[in-house]
Amino acid sequence: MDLTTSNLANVVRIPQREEQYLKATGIDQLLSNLVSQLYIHKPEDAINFMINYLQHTKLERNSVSFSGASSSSSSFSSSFSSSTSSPVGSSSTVTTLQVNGSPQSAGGEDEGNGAVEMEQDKKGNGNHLDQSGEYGREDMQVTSPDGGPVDIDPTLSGNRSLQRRRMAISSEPVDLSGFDADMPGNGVPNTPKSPETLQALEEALRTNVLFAHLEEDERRQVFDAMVEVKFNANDIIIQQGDEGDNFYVVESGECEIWIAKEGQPPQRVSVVREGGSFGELALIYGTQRAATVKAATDVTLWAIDRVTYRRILMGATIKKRKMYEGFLEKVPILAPLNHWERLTVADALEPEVYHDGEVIIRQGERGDSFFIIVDGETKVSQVNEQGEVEVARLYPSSYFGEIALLTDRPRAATVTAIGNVKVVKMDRDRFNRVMGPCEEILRRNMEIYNQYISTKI
Ligand SMILES: Nc1ncnc2c1ncn2[C@@H]1O[C@@H]2COP(=O)(O)O[C@H]2[C@H]1O
Repeated sequence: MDLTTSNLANVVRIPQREEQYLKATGIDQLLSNLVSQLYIHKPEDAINFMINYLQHTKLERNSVSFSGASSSSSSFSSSFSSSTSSPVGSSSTVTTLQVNGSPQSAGGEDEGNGAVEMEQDKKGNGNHLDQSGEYGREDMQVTSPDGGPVDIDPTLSGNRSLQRRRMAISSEPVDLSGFDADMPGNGVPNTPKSPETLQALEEALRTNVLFAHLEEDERRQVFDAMVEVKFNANDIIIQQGDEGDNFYVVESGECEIWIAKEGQPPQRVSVVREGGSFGELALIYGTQRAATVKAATDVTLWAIDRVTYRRILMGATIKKRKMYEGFLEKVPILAPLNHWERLTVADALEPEVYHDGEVIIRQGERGDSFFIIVDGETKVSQVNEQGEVEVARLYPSSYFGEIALLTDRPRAATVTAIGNVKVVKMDRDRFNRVMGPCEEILRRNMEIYNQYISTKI
C-alpha cells in the first residue's frame, strides 16, 4: 500500500515539476498515509475522517521541526518489500506529541514536564539501544524539556545507519485546545469491534500485564484504537532504522527480532510469542527502530498507533522498567536474558508485600505464580513424616514457585514471610512467555533442589 508519487505519477500522470513539488512539501507521503488510513479503517464518514486526520497531522507537525529532513521522511512501507509495509499508523513525524500539563501527555510519568524521553535523559540513565543492540545513551542529547530544541542523533545499526540524520525536536508545548484526542477519527484509529473481536482482544491481552491495570475508560480507548493485522511467515513487520509508527501485541504466531550491526550479518536476538509485544522503543524514545522484527510463522498482531500508545500505555511501561531494571540486572536466574528481554520481565511483574508469618505459597496447593524476592527474608519448609521441617531460607534476588509451573505439580514446599517481605510475581502465562531463555537453568536448579528438598510431592 505504498502510494508514493512515483507510482501515483504512473496512475494519474503527474508532471515532473508537480511531482517534485509534492515530494518537497511532503504531500506525497501525507497522501499515501491518508489513503492507507482509509483502507485500514474504512470509515463511514470518510470526509470527516480525512479532515480529522489532517488536523491531527497539522498539530503534530507544529510540535516538530526537523533539521535536514523533510516531513515526508516517514514511510509506511518497509524497505524490504512493499507487501510487508507497516499497515497501520500514519504519522509523518517520528517525534512526540507533547501536551504540557494535560492528561493527554504521555502517561503518568511526565505530567507537566515535557516528554518522557527528556525526563529520562535528564537523569542520564535513559534506555535506548546503542550499536551493540544494548542500551546506552552516549549519542542522544536532549536538552531542557521546557527550553530550546532537543537534539537527537539516534544511533543506528545495519544498513540504515548510512541514512542517519540529526533531528531537532522542538520541546515547545503544543496548543491542543480544541483537540479532543478521544474524539473518534482524531488521527487516532477508531475501529468498531464485534463482540467476538472484543473477546479475542481480551484473550490476547490477558497475559500482557500492561493492559491489566487500565481504567475501564482507558481500556475502551485502547481497544477502539487497536487494529488487527496479519503477516505471512518471513514478512518484515518492523525494519531496523525505520521511523516508529505502531506498537504491536502478538495475538498468535511467533516473531523474530533481528539486529544488524554495521559490517556484520544480522543476528537473531529474541523471539516474541503470543501475548508478547514489541515496537515500543521507537515510540518511547523517538528513536528509529532498534531492530528488525520478522514474522517467523504466519502471525496475527494487534497494532496500536503511536499517539494512543504514548497517551495511555507508555507511562506505566516506563515507570515499571525504571523501577525494576536495576534490580533485575542483579537477579542471577535472569542472566541468560538480554537487556530487552529483562525489560519485558519488568513489564510482566506485579509487586506484592507479605507480613511476618504470612504464607506466600503453601505445599500441596496448585501453583500459578512465580516469585522473586525484592526485599526481606522467607522460610521454605516441607511437611514430611517428621512434621514440618525448614529446608531453606531465601533472600533478595532469590526466586521460588517455579517447580509447580515447570512440572505442573502442586507446590513442593511452603514459603513463609519472615518479617516484611516484598516480592514481585508473574503468573503462569507471563512466566512461560518471558522466562523461556531461563528454562534450562531453572530445570537444572530444580534437579539440584532434589538434594535437599523433595520435589515429588
Ligand atoms: N535486543 C533488542 N534490542 C532492541 N529492540 C529489541 C530487542 N529485542 C526486541 N526488541 C524489540 O524490537 C523492536 C523494534 O522496534 P522498536 O525499536 O520500536 O522496539 C524494539 C523492541 O520492541
